[in-house]
Amino acid sequence: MYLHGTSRVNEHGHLEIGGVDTTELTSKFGTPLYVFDEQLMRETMRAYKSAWDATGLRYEVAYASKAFCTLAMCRIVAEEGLALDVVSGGELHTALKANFPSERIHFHGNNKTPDEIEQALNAGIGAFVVDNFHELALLGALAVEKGVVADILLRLSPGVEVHTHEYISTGQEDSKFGFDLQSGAAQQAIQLSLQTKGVRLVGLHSHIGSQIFETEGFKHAIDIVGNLFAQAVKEWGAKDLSVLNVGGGFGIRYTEGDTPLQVQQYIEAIAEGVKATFDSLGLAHPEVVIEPGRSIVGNAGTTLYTVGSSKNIPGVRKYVSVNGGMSDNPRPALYQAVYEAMLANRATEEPTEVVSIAGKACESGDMLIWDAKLPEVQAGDILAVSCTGAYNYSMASNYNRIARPAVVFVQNGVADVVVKRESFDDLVSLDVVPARLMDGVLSQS
Ligand SMILES: Cc1ncc(COP(=O)(O)O)c(C=O)c1O
Ligand SMILES: N[C@@H](CCCC[NH3+])C(=O)O
Repeated sequence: MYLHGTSRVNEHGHLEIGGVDTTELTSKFGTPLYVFDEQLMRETMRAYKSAWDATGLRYEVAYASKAFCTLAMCRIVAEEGLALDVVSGGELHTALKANFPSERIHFHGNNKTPDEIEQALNAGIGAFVVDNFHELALLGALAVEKGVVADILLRLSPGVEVHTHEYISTGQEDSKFGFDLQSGAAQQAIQLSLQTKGVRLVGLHSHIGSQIFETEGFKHAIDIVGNLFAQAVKEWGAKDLSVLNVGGGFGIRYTEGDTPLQVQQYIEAIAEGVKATFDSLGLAHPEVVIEPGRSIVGNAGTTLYTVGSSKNIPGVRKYVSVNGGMSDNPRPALYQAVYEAMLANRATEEPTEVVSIAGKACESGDMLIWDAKLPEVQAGDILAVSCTGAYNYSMASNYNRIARPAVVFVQNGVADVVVKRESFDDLVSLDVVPARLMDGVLSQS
C-alpha cells in the first residue's frame, strides 16, 4: 500500500498517521474508524492556492463538500481561506453551523427545492449555480419576493466526454446536469437569465466529471464555454459576467496503476487554457473558480477495520471479512472502485497470501478489495484501507442497520474525534411506533 502524506511505518512496525500509532487509535476509538491526515488536507489546499497564485489570474478554490462534509471539515476549509461548494440544504446547514462565511458558499444541484433556495437566500450565500429553467424561474421569483438579487452562474453541459466511470462522468450532452449547448438550451438560458428579475448573471460553469487524469477535457470545455461567454458579453449584453467556473474532478492515486497529474499541472493547464481562449476572444481574463473535492480529502483518509472470520475455498479463493464494508465504503460496489490495504498492526511483514476482503453486509457484492496481497491474515488484525477520504463517510449508509463509524482527525501526534461513532440507540432515534402498534406491548406489561 502506498503511504500518502504523514503515513509511515513506525518503530513498532505499526502504521502511523499524523504522528499517531493507528493501533492506539483503534484501542481508543474502536473500529471501523475513518482517520484523516489533517496536515495532508491542509497541504493540498495550500498547493491549489499557490499553484493559482503563480498564474497571475484571479481565482477561487471552492472545496466540493460532497466529498466529505462535517463541521470540523468546514472549519478547516474556512481557516485555509477556501470557498465552499454545497449541493443540498444539509451541506449548507452544516457549513452555516460551522460559521463558514456565507458569502463564500455557492450552491449546486439539479433539483434545489423551494425550501433549500429560501434557506440559501436567507443565509445570503455568495452564488447559486443554476442548473435548469425550472430553477431559474423559481429562484428569480423567490428572490423578488424577498426583495433581493441573487448572483448566479449557469451550469452548462459542454458536450465533453472524459475517460472515467460513466456514473461519474458529467459533462457529456446526455447528462442530467446543466444546460446543453447542442439543443440551444445554454444560449437560451443565458438570454433568459439576463431578463429574469431577482437574479444577476455573474458566471458560467461546467464540470466534466471526476477522477480525471488529463487536462485536455478541461481545455476543451474552457474553449466551448469561453466562446459562449464571449457571445453573452458581446452580443447579449451580459455586463456582469466575470466568473468562469471549471468544476472539479482532479484525479488521485488510489492504486499503483493510477497516474494523476500534480495539482500544479492541472492548474497550469487550466490557466493556460483560460488565457489562450480569452485572449483570442479579446476578452478580459475572468475570475476562475475550481471545485476540487476528491483531490483534497481522498488521499488523506484511511479506514481501519478489525478482521473477523475467514473462509478458504481451496483452489478458488480465500475470503477475509472485516467489521465494515459497503455501509462505510460503497464505492467498490457502485463503481468497481479499487483500493489497497495493509495490516496496520503488522506493517513490516512481507505479503505471503492473496485474499479478498469482504464486508459484513448481507450482500454478495459487498467486497472491499479483490485479491489483496497481505501477510497471513488473522482474526483480530487491523486492516487499513487507504485513500478512503472522499465519498466514503459522505456516502455511508445504515444498510443492515450497521452503525456508521467515528471519524478522527490526526495531526502532530494528536487525534481529535470529529464525528462520534453512531450507537444502536442513534439508529432507532428517529423511529416512531404508532400507539396502535404498542397495544400488545402495553397489555403485556
Ligand atoms: C459540480 C461539481 N463540482 C465539483 C465536484 C467535485 O468533484 P471531485 O470530487 O472529483 O473533485 C463534483 C463531483 O463530481 C461536481 O458534480
Ligand atoms: N461519488 C463519486 C464522485 C462524485 C460525483 C459527483 N458529481 C465517487 O465516489 O467517485
